[in-house]
Amino acid sequence: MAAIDIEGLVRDYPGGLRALDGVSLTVAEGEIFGLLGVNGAGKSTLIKVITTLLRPTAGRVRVLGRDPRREAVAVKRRLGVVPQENNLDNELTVRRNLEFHCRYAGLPRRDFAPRVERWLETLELAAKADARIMQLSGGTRRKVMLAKAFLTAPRLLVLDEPTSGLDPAVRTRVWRAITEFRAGGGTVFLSSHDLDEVERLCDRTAVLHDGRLQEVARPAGVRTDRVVEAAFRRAVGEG
Ligand SMILES: Nc1ncnc2c1ncn2[C@@H]1O[C@H](COP(=O)(O)OP(=O)(O)OP(=O)(O)O)[C@@H](O)[C@H]1O
Repeated sequence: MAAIDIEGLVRDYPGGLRALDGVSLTVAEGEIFGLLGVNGAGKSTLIKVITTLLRPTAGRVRVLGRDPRREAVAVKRRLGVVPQENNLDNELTVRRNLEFHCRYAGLPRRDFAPRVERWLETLELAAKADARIMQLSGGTRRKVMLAKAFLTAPRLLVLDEPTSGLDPAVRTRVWRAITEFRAGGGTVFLSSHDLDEVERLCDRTAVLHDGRLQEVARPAGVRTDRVVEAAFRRAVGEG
């Protein structure tokens, strides 16, 4: 079974804008798949469909073998997600946000503390554990969102520009966490504006342009194919 299986996906916004225009792609279990594209290309729209937040206008979508529209709760419980918008409770502390997520995912209570402590440490959040989300800087909030995504050891991580706004040291930690997650059998779907990031992390990367999937390639091979390289460079605003 593929982790993500999408065929002929169309998504229109009210007013007639076609944000996704016939997207088909398959992400195998155990793969790290990257999505590049300029601002407005449709990356977040695609991620919102995969993570159950938006309904497709047309097409077929399966996430971990389930329909995200009809089985939204089951899909959400099995995913780790870093969306572009804040998905934390601003009134609660970092630790409480993470504990609540363990409960939502249905983990046994005895697992909450060790998991929360592990991810507070991995992302250097221990000193902020008792701060409320509203007191945190933007980058620190992003780190909490990443901790929340990894926390429950999901089978699939869906990350919308996971390292945007992070300092270089934290970015390296996140890259390591993603690589280790995959080494443990997990699947990752991520969007990025950073060619360096997808070259380091991804097995395959697609370029999205005006809602259409243009090139799917192995980032390591990008520089050996001029057409693919040109599409990738345009997707990060370099072409
Ligand atoms: N709620 C909405 N209503 C109407 N149009 C929308 C809405 N959300 C997004 N769009 C439009 O859909 C298109 C795709 O937007 P989307 O956010 O998916 O792009 P993106 O590739 O994630 O961009 P970025 O890199 O800036 O995050 C854009 O033209 C955008 O203006």
